[in-house]
Amino acid sequence: MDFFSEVLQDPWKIVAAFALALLVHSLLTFIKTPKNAPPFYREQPYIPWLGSLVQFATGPREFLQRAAKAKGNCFTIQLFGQQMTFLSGSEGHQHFFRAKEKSFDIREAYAMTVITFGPGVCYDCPQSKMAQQFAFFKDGLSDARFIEYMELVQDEVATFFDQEWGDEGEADLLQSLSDLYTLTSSRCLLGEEIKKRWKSSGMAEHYLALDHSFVPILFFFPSLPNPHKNKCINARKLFTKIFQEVIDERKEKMKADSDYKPPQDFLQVLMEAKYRDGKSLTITEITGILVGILLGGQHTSNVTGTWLMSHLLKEKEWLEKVMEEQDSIFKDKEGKLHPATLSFEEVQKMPIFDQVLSETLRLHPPFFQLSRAVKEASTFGDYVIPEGHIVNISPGAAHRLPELWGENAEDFNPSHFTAEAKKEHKPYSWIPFGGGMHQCGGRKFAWNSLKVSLTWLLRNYELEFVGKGAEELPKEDYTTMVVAPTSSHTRVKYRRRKNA
Ligand code: HEM
Repeated sequence: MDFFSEVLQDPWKIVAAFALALLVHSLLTFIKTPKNAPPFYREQPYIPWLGSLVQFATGPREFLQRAAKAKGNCFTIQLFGQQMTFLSGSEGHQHFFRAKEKSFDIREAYAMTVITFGPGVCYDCPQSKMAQQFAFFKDGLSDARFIEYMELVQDEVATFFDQEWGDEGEADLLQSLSDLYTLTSSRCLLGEEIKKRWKSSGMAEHYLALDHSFVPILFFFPSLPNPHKNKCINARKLFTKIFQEVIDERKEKMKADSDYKPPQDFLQVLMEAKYRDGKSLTITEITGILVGILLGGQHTSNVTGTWLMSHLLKEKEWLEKVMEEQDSIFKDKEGKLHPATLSFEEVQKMPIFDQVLSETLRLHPPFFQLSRAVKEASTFGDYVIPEGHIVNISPGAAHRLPELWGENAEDFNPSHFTAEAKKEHKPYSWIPFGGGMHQCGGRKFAWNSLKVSLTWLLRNYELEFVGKGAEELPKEDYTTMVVAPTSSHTRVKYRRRKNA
């Protein structure tokens, strides 16, 4: 009988083998940790190898804030045997965002995304190819492009609420916004032809498989089998087939009719894009990138919209200010609200709404934590962050630090973002969209579409939250890909405004 068969026959031997493995792991970690490594933070109960999992899983923000209070702006915790170093505060964030890719590697930290986006896309590319792919976003998601998208977004918003909500009723706001932003993104980014086929071709159903494929444990063990892998492969096969059909149709039309102007959507941007060596993107790359932006934009936007409404409808002082601003911009001479399409310039004239949106993203940044794999030891102040650590920053925890946001950092106060107040912000203190070379490529698209859709909703409907806990603000749900408001707190009752 070999050693392993013998061990498996006796439960005590299994326990002993496990204890031995933990001891070896702890010893190796101790030996590998240099003297000037960041201070280690732990609380009881501390479970070997799992480390601070209990505290982190049950209240990550509070846990990181306690750690920062005890150890300062650079400390290490352990999760699943992995040393996780957190940097916080203005200097900590600067160090994180300004590091070179060869020191702090985003690709290894987000290796799990290959299941969803497919091979050879975004984080599954050599560094220079990844940078070129992300540069395509800059063109496709810029303000200049959004001017083209304005009419499409507003048309989708009005049609969606007419068809799905009607004049009065009840709905789950989080779900409604999620459905809405899939429609606006698919119309502007994937194009009209895809949007038409979205449900009938089965894309909508397969999209759900891609959406469910982010399993948090795979962040630590990207090589573990992902139960959604086959569904994702099938979904991408279908998406690839349909994107190819649409691309061929557009090319045919261009050949047949020299006056034909293809739609100016993100699909077209990718069809025309070229790498530095002159090569076009493959259909697999186009598919993966489009899936990536659809997923990247949808949940981040719907949770932001729901948090914003939760604050406004419960803290009426700011709702009144927002409505006054809307009235001053959009009411016509008869006192009726401007009903039709707004221009891009009009949407830029909403300083109060901008403040409310910025404050919502301060208190509820959708991505709780951003991570990189340390490939080269990196000196921060008196410490050296060793190779092999995962280095992180947490917008979710940092945005409530009194040192950055004052003693009342926990309160909803959009005055944090008046033009005057912004001058006092420390560098990299407001980081819902990240920073540095990987700053969110879709931030302008997200900002504009949130403004267009949420102000439209406020101008056209009276809303109130209903159900158990309707009076309170939702709690944070950390089990989803982005930090969502707890679904028990997202039901609203609505009635169309008389003057709308
Ligand atoms: C409120 C909405 C959004 C928030 C808060 C948000 C936040 C973020 C953050 C924090 C990152 C950086 C991740 C890191 O450094 O590890 C990021 C990256 C990115 N986001 Fe967003 N995002 C939003 C909406 C969108 C939308 C609508 C799109 C596309 C239509 C998008 C596309 C991207 C892309 C392409 C990247 C990767 C950039 C890179 O790595 O170079 N995002 N986003």
